[in-house]
Amino acid sequence: MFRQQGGITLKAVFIGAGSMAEAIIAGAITSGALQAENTYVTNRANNERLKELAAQYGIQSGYDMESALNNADVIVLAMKPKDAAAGLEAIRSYIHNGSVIISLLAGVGIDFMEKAIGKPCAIIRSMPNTSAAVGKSATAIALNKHVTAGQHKAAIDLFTAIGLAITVDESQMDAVTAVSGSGPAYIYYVAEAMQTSGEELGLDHETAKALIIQTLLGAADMLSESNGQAASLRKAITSAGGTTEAAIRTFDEWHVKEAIEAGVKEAAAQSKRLGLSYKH
Ligand SMILES: NC(=O)C1=CN([C@@H]2O[C@H](COP(=O)(O)OP(=O)(O)OC[C@H]3O[C@@H](n4cnc5c(N)ncnc54)[C@H](O)[C@@H]3O)[C@@H](O)[C@H]2O)C=CC1
Ligand SMILES: O=C(O)[C@@H]1CCC=N1
Repeated sequence: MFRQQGGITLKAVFIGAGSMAEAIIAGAITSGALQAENTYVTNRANNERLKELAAQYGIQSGYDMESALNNADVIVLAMKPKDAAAGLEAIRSYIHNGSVIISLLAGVGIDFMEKAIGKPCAIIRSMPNTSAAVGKSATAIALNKHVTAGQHKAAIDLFTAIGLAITVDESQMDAVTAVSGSGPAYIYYVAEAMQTSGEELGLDHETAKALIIQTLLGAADMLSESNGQAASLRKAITSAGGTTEAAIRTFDEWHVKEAIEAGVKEAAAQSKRLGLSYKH
């Protein structure tokens, strides 16, 4: 049975103890989506890392797969995609009627996981992003047909503990990966360019950095409060003959918008290509 919160506790096991597992563990324990005493984490070989996570979050850790996986309600695949086959093999015999696999593995399709498990099994494929570390991930999830309403809700609760969670069809995962999986890197790319030009214009490193961070935070809040009206927010800053107009005109001359659009589409194409290596 998949047990709901509010009195009854979910047993959750994280296979893999990297940064993405830690972000979800931290968010889920703090929000109460998971309880520390019923949350387990294991990895391939680094016991020091497991001890560190156990001490920090009060969770269980170690290499006794039997006690971790036996009767687990939620099994989170948090290894790198290249280790997917080994991870699925390790959990295969512990899958039962009420368990759900939540995969964080970029590019690994539900079909690949279903075939590796080899029997009907609820699977949720997710694409979080690294802002999970500060509780601000934008996560998309896709469900296979065996996922129950209760399991869906528990996954939404888990990912809501680290930010925003949206359910999509699996066919949209390449687009999601290109937009929000890789997305933070695009913003950092812009921040790098603003930092470099700010310093070249004579600002000291710390001043430029502080101004850029606050500018990004403020712009994100404005975008959120205006319900995503990016174009009109931009036009409101762009006075005729002014500085913003000069910058945007230069960006347009360099085809920056088209370059970003091409980059996002190439990320989706790469996601699709990577996914092909995880097809049976
Ligand atoms: N970093 C990112 O921006 C995003 C990452 N992801 C996905 O999250 C997953 C984890 O990423 P990170 O935390 O950055 O990885 P990481 O490399 O930091 O951690 C991977 C962990 O898996 C463990 N592991 C590997 N094979 C194992 C096995 N057979 N059994 C048990 N443990 C095993 C390793 O010991 C390590 O603890 C990846 O699949 C990645 O595609 C998803 C969205 C965004
Ligand atoms: O670059 C990558 O392949 C992964 C997927 C999403 C973010 N990082």
